[in-house]
Amino acid sequence: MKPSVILYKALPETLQKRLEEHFTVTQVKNLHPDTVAQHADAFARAEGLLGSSEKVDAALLDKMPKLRATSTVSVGYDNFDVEALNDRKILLMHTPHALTETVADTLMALVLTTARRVVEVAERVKAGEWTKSIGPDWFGVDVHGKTMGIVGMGRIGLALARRAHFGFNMPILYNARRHHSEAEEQFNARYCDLDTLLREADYVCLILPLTDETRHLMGKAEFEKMKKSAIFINAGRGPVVDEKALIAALQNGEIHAAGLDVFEQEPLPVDSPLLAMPNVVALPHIGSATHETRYNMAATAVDNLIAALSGRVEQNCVNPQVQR
Ligand SMILES: NC(=O)C1=CN([C@@H]2O[C@H](COP(=O)(O)OP(=O)(O)OC[C@H]3O[C@@H](n4cnc5c(N)ncnc54)[C@H](O)[C@@H]3O)[C@@H](O)[C@H]2O)C=CC1
Ligand SMILES: O=C(O)C(=O)CO
Repeated sequence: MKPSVILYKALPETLQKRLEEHFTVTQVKNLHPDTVAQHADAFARAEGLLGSSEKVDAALLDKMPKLRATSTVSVGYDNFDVEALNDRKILLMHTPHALTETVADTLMALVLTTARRVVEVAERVKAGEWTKSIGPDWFGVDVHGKTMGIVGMGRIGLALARRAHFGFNMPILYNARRHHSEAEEQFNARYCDLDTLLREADYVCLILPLTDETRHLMGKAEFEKMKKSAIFINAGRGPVVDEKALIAALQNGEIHAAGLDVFEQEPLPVDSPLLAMPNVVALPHIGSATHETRYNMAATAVDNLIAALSGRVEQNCVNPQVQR
């Protein structure tokens, strides 16, 4: 008999078929308690779980006593209670590598868009304001040759450093939990503490996971340390930034501009003060959102679940130590 799996995300047809070749699949629209109650038998039978962007906590796991593996279509796994998974010996699979280059492209796009005010001036053109040769009130600031500060030199941070170094000739400062010899040797990146990075960087780019340690890593005191001319970018997770402090820093002119792909609350409420600021570029969490990359992520997640439920976990596992 095929193992039972709960799928809580729509998959491309080819991948849905591949999943169904290996498993008996119950598709649900989300993991809300009402949905779980509606499909209680399927949840009780499920040995696998596949999807993204939903909370997977102890209360949900208690409804799935047979669960052996969960596979998220993302690299970040802050939605999961990893301790509760470990206690129950449930594998957690994710999709590093599949999205690294695409997310680094998004970070670079945010840097360029905020620096050159691309959204703002394009809107002025559409509004019919381009009536004569432009003056300094339409100018942006340079990216090439400026100092890039990267907070989080992991897979994506490294791909951003490559772009900054080779594409834009930027000196690079970085902060992470450890020194990264590849970044230092290949991209001439210099490790420094967060305070030094905040004081010296022209672009402060956050690409960090959300953990107890990183929650509100950027607050009032941190924004005060940044240069008034500096641009702040976040494409990691929203709660790494105290959004109220960011709004105040922008309102008080403590920093020049911000490019944001992630927010404390998503979707970003339409009355957020961030949306009224011309010097803020707000994106709807599109870091990995290209057709190619989203397909590759979903394919990786399907393969990850097949490997995990057949006891062949070699890569992409957050907690391999729980393997039975
Ligand atoms: N906006 C989006 O659509 C996307 C956002 N992300 C986010 O980006 C994060 C990073 O992804 P990867 O680079 O693949 O992860 P990774 O695990 O390769 O890198 C994480 C880096 O953060 C550093 N770090 C962790 N805690 C830290 C701390 N307290 N202080 C300083 N540095 C710290 C680590 O040392 C490492 O260098 C993901 O966890 C996810 O939250 C990832 C993909 C898409
Ligand atoms: O993979 C992740 O962690 C995302 O945020 C979406 O790609």
